[in-house]
Order: sequence, then C-alpha cells, then structure tokens
Amino acid sequence: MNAREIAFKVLSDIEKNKNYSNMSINKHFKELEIKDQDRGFTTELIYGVIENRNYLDYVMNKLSKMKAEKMQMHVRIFLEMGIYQILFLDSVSDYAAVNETVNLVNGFDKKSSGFVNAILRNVIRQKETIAKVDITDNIMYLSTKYSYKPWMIKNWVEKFGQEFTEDLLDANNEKPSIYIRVNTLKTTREELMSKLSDMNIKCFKISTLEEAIRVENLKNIENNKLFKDGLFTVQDISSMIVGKIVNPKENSRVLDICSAPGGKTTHLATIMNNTGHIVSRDIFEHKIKLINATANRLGLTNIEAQCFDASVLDNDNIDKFDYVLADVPCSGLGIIRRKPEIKYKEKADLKELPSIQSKILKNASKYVKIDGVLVYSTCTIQDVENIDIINAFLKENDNFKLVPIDAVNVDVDNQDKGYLKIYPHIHGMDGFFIAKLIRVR
Ligand SMILES: C[S@@+](CC[C@H](N)C(=O)[O-])C[C@H]1O[C@@H](n2cnc3c(N)ncnc32)[C@H](O)[C@@H]1O
Repeated sequence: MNAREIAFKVLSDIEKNKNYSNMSINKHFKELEIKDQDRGFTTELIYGVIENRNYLDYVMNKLSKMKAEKMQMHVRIFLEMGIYQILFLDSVSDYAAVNETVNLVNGFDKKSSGFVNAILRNVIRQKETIAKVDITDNIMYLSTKYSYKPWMIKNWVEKFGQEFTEDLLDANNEKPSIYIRVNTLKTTREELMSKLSDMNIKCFKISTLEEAIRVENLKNIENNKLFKDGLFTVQDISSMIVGKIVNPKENSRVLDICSAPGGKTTHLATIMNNTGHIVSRDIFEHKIKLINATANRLGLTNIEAQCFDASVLDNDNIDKFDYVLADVPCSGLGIIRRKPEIKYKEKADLKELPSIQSKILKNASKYVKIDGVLVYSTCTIQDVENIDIINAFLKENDNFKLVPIDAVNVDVDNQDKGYLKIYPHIHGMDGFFIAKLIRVR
C-alpha cells in the first residue's frame, strides 16, 4: 500500500471512529507494514490535513458549489489531501499532487475523480488568490487560518490578548521535537547517546534535565533494540518535569491515581531507584496492561498497577501515602502539536472536566500523609482546569498549601508561588500546568 493510500485510511479512521491521530497512525503502521521511507511522508500528510482542516475546507469551498460539509467523507478527505500537498508541501510537485490523488480516487470511487481533478487543477491555477483568507472578523479569520473551533480562539484572545494568541497558534503548528528519558537503572545518558549515535540517531543533551535527550531521526521506535531492551522511554520534557517536581525519596509510598499509560509512574519508580512502592491506578482496565508492559520493559518491580476510579473515595487508603500524583484527565489544549484533532473539540465536550478534576484532586488529597506531597498536573493551558481548581481546593482545605518549586527553572513568574504554567510558544515544550502542595496538618 502506498503512502497516500495509508494516509487516506488513517484519516478516514480518525474521522469515522473518533480515534486519536497518534493511536490510529501506530495501529495502521503496524498492521500495514509501511516501508520505512514512507513513514515520514505519510505522517506529515496525516498531521498536515488534520492540523489545517478548516483552512483546507475554506479553500475548497471557494472553488466548489458543493460545500465541504455536504460532501461525502471520502471525497472531502481526498480533496483535503490534494490541496494540502499543493499549498503546503514544497517537496511534492503540483503535477504529482493532482495525479497521485486522482489515481487514488479512481481506485476508490471512479465517478468522483473528475470532480476532484477539476478542483485540484483550479487550486493550482488560482493559487495566489484562493490561498488567502479574506475574512474581516478577527476570531473567524484566526480560526480559519489556523483551523480551530472559534470558541477556543475567542477564549484565548480574551484571556491572553492578540499577540500571545497568535504566537501560541504559530507554535501549535510546529512539528514537536521528540524527547526520550534515559532509564538510569540500566544505563547512563552518555552511554545511551553513544549507542543511539551508532544507529545514526542524532542526540542532543537537555541541559536542565539530566535524564533527557532530544533525538532526531528516531523512527519505528517500538522495533528499536535499545527501546525493547528498556534503555529509554519516549516522553516530553513537560511530563518529565512533573516527575522531577514529585521527586519521591527512595523507599517511599507513592500513589499515582490517573497513571496510564505509565509515563510518569515509571519515571517516579526510576527516581526511587526501583525501591519503595508505587500504586498506579487508572479507570480503564485495558490501560492497566500498558502500565505493566512499560514497567516490565524498563525492569521496574516497585509498581503495582490497579484499576480504580479516582472519583470514588478509597477509604482503605486514607493518610497512607508520602506522595500522591493527580495527573488528571483534561482538555489537552497544551498538546495540540501532538494531537491536532483537539483543535476541533466543542466547548460543550469539555464542560464537565473541572468538576471531575476537582473531585479527583479532593480524593487524592485524602491519601496524603501529614508532611506528604500532593502534585496536580494537566496538559492544558486553561485556568478553569488549572489554577482555578487549585485555588478552589485550597479555600476548602487549609491543611494543604502550595510550596515553591525549585526542582526546575521553567516558569520564573510562578514557580515560587508553587505552580508552573508552561506554554509551547514560551517554553518550547508541551503546554502543562503543574502545582505542588504539601499537607501541613
Ligand atoms: C493525563 S492521562 C495520564 C497520563 C499518565 N499520567 C502518564 O504520564 O502516562 C489521564 C489518565 O486518567 C485516566 N482517567 C480518566 N478518568 C479517570 C478516573 N475517574 N479515575 C482514574 N483514572 C482516570 C485516563 O484513562 C488517562 O489514562
């Protein structure tokens, strides 16, 4: 199967089955045995189309009487793929973009190929004029140009201002770097970098985190021998910072109440040098095996994975833990670079989150011993899911207080106050919120 065909299959799967892009890509790449040289282009095409869908449909609508939202799904996706290649990919000639797309349509639905061919040729002919977004309303202009639901742009412009929002939108369209976390139980950063370099993988040390490496050209990770041997885990810097802030001592008792697939849990277990005991919970049974698989691969034996709903109070574990991490479910608006489909979430879909987050935080606090640490984190930049949750919690729980964060030097404006607000365009990493509290009595 060629790269464009696979991209079409993945895009259809994401749309039909509401799957996350990264999961659908992994699943299809595994099942379809894609050639190594096709992985990059296929991934770029999939992410490019999702990232720019509103804009691509806007361009399409300028040329077609039948509007994008009325088209059959497959015809629209073929057109989005073709227009994306013409307007965004310098590496693909206009001729190839049209011909390859039309060939694909022919094999799928012959009667639509003339229509697709005509639209794509018109895109090429009128490139200069149709590529421009001619919308005067600021919110609609930005939500078309950058492809977002208008409510998100409106929310950010009101909250952060125009310049901040545009910088954020630009950063969200950038390709995120890949970072790996060294399994310090099995190797050192230097040794791992040298082994990766032998595989022609470019490595760069991250000065602020001693276990972090930025890598380039690391493909087909699950089949990489060093990965299979458990020498590293793929994890963004922001997520590693959460582990650094919890920073559990050896032999302590830790509870991670929303822990699948286990990125932060395995980091905590490593920081503890595989001593003590970590109870790693998640509400989904099928995700528990992901935690166990990663722990096994990394050679960690101090993790006990359990299926448990964090919104239900577990009376058996009150006051039992030295450290509790609540890495709660959230809107994900800080990780749009990695999951661009988040741009199209409806406001209503996210309405319930703050009350779930508050409930989970409240329960999490009950498991913390006196003098114990409670860390709350999200991968979103929305105050309603972040600092507002913490402030409301502190109002009702004066036995907890925020404590200055000194494990990292990231958000100098806030970390002395006990929390970090991380933004992709300011800090060059996933957007996160992390608060550190201690139980004082
Ligand atoms: C942000 S993710 C956690 C990521 C994880 N800490 C890591 O670093 O790999 C949030 C997790 O919370 C889980 N979750 C959602 N609702 C939950 C609940 N009520 N109780 C426990 N886990 C829940 C989700 O299944 C998801 O795996």
